[in-house]
Parts: sequence; structure tokens; C-alpha cells
Amino acid sequence: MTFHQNSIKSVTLDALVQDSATNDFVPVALHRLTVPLDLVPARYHPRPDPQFDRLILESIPERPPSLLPPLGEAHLHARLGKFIGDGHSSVVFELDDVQLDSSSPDPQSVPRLVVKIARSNRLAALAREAWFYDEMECLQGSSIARCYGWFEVDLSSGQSVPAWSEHPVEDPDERDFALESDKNVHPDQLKRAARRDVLSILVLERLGERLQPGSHPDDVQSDVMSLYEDVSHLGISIAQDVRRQNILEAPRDEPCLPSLPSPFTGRTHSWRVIDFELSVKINYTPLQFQMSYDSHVVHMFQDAEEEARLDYLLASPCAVEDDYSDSEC
Ligand SMILES: Nc1ncnc2c1ncn2[C@@H]1O[C@H](COP(=O)(O)OP(=O)(O)OP(=O)(O)O)[C@@H](O)[C@H]1O
Repeated sequence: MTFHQNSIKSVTLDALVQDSATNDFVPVALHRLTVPLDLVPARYHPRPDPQFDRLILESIPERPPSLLPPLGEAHLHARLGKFIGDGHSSVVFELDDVQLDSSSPDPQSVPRLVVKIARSNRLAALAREAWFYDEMECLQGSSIARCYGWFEVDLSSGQSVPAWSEHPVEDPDERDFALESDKNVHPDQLKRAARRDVLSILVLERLGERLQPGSHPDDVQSDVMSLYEDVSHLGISIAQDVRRQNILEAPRDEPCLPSLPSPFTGRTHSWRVIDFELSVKINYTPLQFQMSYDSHVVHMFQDAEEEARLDYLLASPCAVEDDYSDSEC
């Protein structure tokens, strides 16, 4: 049996939650949640007159039907591995020693996985991201990572999560887009925002390295542009978060699953886009999206070049001096 994005029903993680009295790690079991269809309200942009037909759709694009089999019963057991990265909303780790229970799918079809752990004050942001992974199911494995589910558990009073305190965010009071971007915030999101005692995670396919500072050849730039094109076919704008930190290489290290061709362009990408908590579902045409993505992506690659130049100058002050010929370097 193949391991699908909806095969896992529950997850037990070791080395994530600590018993505050003894400082020992205790295994914690998290249960899969179904993301309510209306969790993220779409934004409707009225069409002022027919000349905007090329840019604004009459209605919000429908979510393509899921092609996954019915929800599975598998239980996944894993240990928190190496820290990979963090952001305003989450901390991301590799998963080690991944095991599935005996009734589960073929372990050969399980790729390397990571866990994206919501910060305690960013539960709504992770829920929002889970909704976008569902919305973009048809792009999982081609332009975005495969997402193996959203899982939660209530922590008990004597439990703590060292991942939160060891990787603190610079500004813990920063505004939460998940609660501010939508006119009518879903009641579940308001409840989540009020809580600090919930462990909430996404289990994702492990992608490769980030797009590095420097100049990138045309084929890389066009591959990345095409990731945004794919997303725009679903009426999804991620224009607010076009950054090289959100472009990762497609998985390469075994075990990994092959990249799938885009259902929209047929292109098999070498890159993936991540991080959808700032995304918005809206009734724009792909042409309208393309106009805004074009400039964002061009700027991103220009910034990557500039960043590399600055890194070089900082690492070798003589290079700065060389610009002024009296240098003694
Ligand atoms: N599927 C993945 N595979 C490998 N690395 C990942 C994956 N997802 C995230 N990462 C790493 O973790 C980092 C943080 O992830 P991400 O940007 O999704 O977090 P965030 O908290 O939503 O960030 P932000 O501050 O941008 O909202 C990424 O920059 C990337 O390096």
C-alpha cells in the first residue's frame, strides 16, 4: 500500500515535549485534524467593468477535488531530529527513526520528513497554512512540498516544549496576519489565538537547501517563476511572501519521492515554494497574478545578487578598499 498525504491518523513524537518536574522527555501523541473548508474566507474583488475581465474573475476559483484515497489509519512514530530552521510562526526539525505501525503502508514509499511546529502564539497561522496545503493538493510534489497532515494535542500543565524556548522569535508581540488578514475570522481561529497550551504541527516532505544568495542562471529563474504561475492557477496569491528563504530545492536525498509534473504547465520543477500563512485566495486571473509576480520574482533575484555582493564585501574588506585605489590591502 502506498503512503499517501492522508495515510497518517496519529503521530507519536519523542524528544519534543519535556516533563518540567523531571526534565525528562516524554513521548507525545498528536491526532490528525481535518481543516474546515471555510477556515480561510476567500477575498472577492468586484469587477468594476467588463474591460477587467482579463484580470478579475467573476467568481472565486473552486478548490479542485481531492484525488487522495479515504483517510488512512496509520500511526507514525518518530524522534525529533536536527533543527532545520525557524520563522515568525514556527520551528522546523527533521524527523528521525520514522516508523509506521504494522498495518501501515509500505515504508519504501515514505520520504524523509520534517515537522513544522507552530509557536505557542501562532496556532492560527499554522491552521491557515494547513488550509492552503489542502487547497493546493494538486500541486503537492510538484510546486510545493507534500503535506502529510496537521496534528494537535493539548499539553498538560507540567509539560514544556524546549523547541520554543531554544529558538525564540525576535519580536514575540509581532502582529498575527492569520487573525488580521480576513474580514471574518473563523471562530476556530479566534479560539486558537487565545490558547498557549496546544502543540500543533504539520508533517511535511523534507525539501532541500534554500535558494542561496548570488546570481542564478535563467533556467533557475524561470523554474521559480513557474512555481508562482502554478499557484496562481488556483487563485492563490503568495505575493506578500516572495522571498528567497521561501524557495527550497526539490528533495534529492534518499529516501525521497520523484517530483511530479505541474498539472498546469507540465513542467517538472527543481524547486519548491513554502510558507503559506500569508497567502490569500482571491478571484484574480493567472494574467493578473503574473503581472505582480513578475516584478516580485525579478526583485527577489536582484536582492539575492546584491546580498552575495554585500556578503563578499563584508568578508573581505580589501575588496571595498580596492574600489579606492590607495588601499594598503
Ligand atoms: N518542508 C521543508 N523541508 C526542509 N526545510 C524546511 C521545510 N519547511 C521549512 N523548512 C525550513 O524551515 C524554515 C522555516 O520555515 P517557514 O518559513 O515555513 O517558517 P515560518 O515560521 O512560517 O516562517 P515565516 O517567518 O516566514 O512566517 C525555512 O526557511 C526552511 O529553511
